[in-house]
Amino acid sequence: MIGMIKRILSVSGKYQGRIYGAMGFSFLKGLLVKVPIILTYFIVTTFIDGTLTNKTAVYSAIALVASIIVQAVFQYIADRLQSGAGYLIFADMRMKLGEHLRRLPMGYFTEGNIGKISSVLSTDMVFIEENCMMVLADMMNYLFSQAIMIVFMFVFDWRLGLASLAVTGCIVLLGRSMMKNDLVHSDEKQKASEIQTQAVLDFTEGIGIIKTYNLLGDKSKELTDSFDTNCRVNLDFEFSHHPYKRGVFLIYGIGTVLMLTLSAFLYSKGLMDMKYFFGMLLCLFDLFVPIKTFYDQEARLTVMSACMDRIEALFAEKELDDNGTQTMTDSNAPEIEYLNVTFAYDKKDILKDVSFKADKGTMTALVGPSGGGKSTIASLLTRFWNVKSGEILLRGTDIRKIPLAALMDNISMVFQRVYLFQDTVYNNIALGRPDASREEVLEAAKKARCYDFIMELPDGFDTLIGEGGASLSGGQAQRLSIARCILKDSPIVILDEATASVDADNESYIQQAISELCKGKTLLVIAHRLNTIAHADHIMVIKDGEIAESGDHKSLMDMGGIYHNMVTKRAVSTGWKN
Ligand SMILES: Nc1ncnc2c1ncn2[C@@H]1O[C@H](COP(=O)(O)OP(=O)(O)OP(=O)(O)O)[C@@H](O)[C@H]1O
Repeated sequence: MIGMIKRILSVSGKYQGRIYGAMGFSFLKGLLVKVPIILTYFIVTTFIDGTLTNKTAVYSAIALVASIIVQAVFQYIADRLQSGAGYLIFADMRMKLGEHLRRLPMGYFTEGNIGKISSVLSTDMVFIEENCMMVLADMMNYLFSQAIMIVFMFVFDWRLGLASLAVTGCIVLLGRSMMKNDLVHSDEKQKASEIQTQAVLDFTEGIGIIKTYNLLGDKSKELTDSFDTNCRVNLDFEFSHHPYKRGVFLIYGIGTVLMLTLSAFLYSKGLMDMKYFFGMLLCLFDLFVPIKTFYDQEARLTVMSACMDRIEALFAEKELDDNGTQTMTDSNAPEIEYLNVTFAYDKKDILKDVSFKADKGTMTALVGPSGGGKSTIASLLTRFWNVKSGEILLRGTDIRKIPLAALMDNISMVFQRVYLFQDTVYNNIALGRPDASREEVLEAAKKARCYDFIMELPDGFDTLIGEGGASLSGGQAQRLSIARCILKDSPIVILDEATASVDADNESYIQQAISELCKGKTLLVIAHRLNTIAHADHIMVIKDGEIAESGDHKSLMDMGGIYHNMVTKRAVSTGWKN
């Protein structure tokens, strides 16, 4: 409990004061809740003593009303302080998580962690933000109330005090076992929710493939299995929790009877005054209610703790270091230089001792068999991953010493798989350079040969694309992504040539758009169509993670090696001549 409060406080940043304030006012309200008992006790004892007067009764009534009013005021202040605090804390935390995710290496996103991220954002954080303030303030209240009840018992009779302490101790012991049990099951519960999220994402993202390959049955089964598992794990949680909860209720009941029996015994033996006996009777049915209610609420606290574990684990994922402060100033150095670069995604080396340079304004093409390592070479330039050994230099500076944002300002990438955001056409282009003027955005669209088709959309540049909006063809989407890069106007362009064929019109438009994009740039092309790179300044054949051949088109053809074979095969299959 204390641990959980500390964890929430540790993430609450500037809202800590609100939480302390809410707890303070809840505590004061908790004290005031006891005022009716104290007043009734006072009236009973003065009645027994024969000192009860009309004045005493009126004053007591006024005090009672006043305590109820102040109680309501304290509750209002506590509610004001705590309501929304969870949402404010987690709004900040989501921003921090967004920043953190941005700094994680690409590998984290390709290793099946998408379900984890989604479920942390949509399940764990939501659960805590909706529950934490209420649960924490209420639970503190219950603990204070229980302590006050025990103090009352000690005031009435030390034996009653000890007995109430013992009963509370038994409830706490059983409650702790309940918490341990719940923690294990909460962990499973959250994991099952993560698997379910991943299954839903897989199913919805892959629905096209699932339908094409007639996998609806198999994949639906995976999905329903994840629903079943989630349901079973939640039921297990409930079933394992209930015996403990009943146990707490049993001790609560037996404890109450014991306290009644003990006080009746003490009174009957003349060991306790009558007014204390009455006081005891007044408290009896409230005596162990706070601690029992505390453990009634405990399951929520435990689930919160498991949620917090997973949030902290996500924050603990190692970020790609971004401590670089250097700028690229050496204008005589090659624009890009790989020096003895070795890389492994996991343990197996994918790239071995790759070295090459590309001067400013030149075109370097990477060709070779599938799986050879072409895309990997390009991804290392953007630091999607860090090299294992060796160095990649940009204008003479190791890219790890350049701030990531500055590095990214220098590079544009045209991917095979285009991603457009659910936003307007305009905003999808403008994100290439958010401070660009409308004229610049329109100009980029014209250069990327998309202006005409955009103007034919229902709302032109303001047309929404994606879910619920207009849909674009693959070629149109590709040209839009090129417009984004043209707007960004970075000196280096990485071009992952599309393998999928588009119709002749689109192909020609895309080529025109790419030519606009590449004007005056240093180009690194992952080439799948050999006819587009015949004029490249430098062609490298990448095979098994190594540069197998290197040179220009003519020298490679003269060499009669892998490149020559690839071109010859291509010429035979397509009739292409160089
Ligand atoms: N994220 C990843 N995690 C683990 N291994 C990967 C990852 N991406 C690629 N690989 C492996 O690295 C090797 C090189 O892949 P890469 O995509 O760089 O080759 P490529 O030459 O670009 O292939 P293609 O022409 O088919 O796109 C392959 O064996 C591939 O399986």
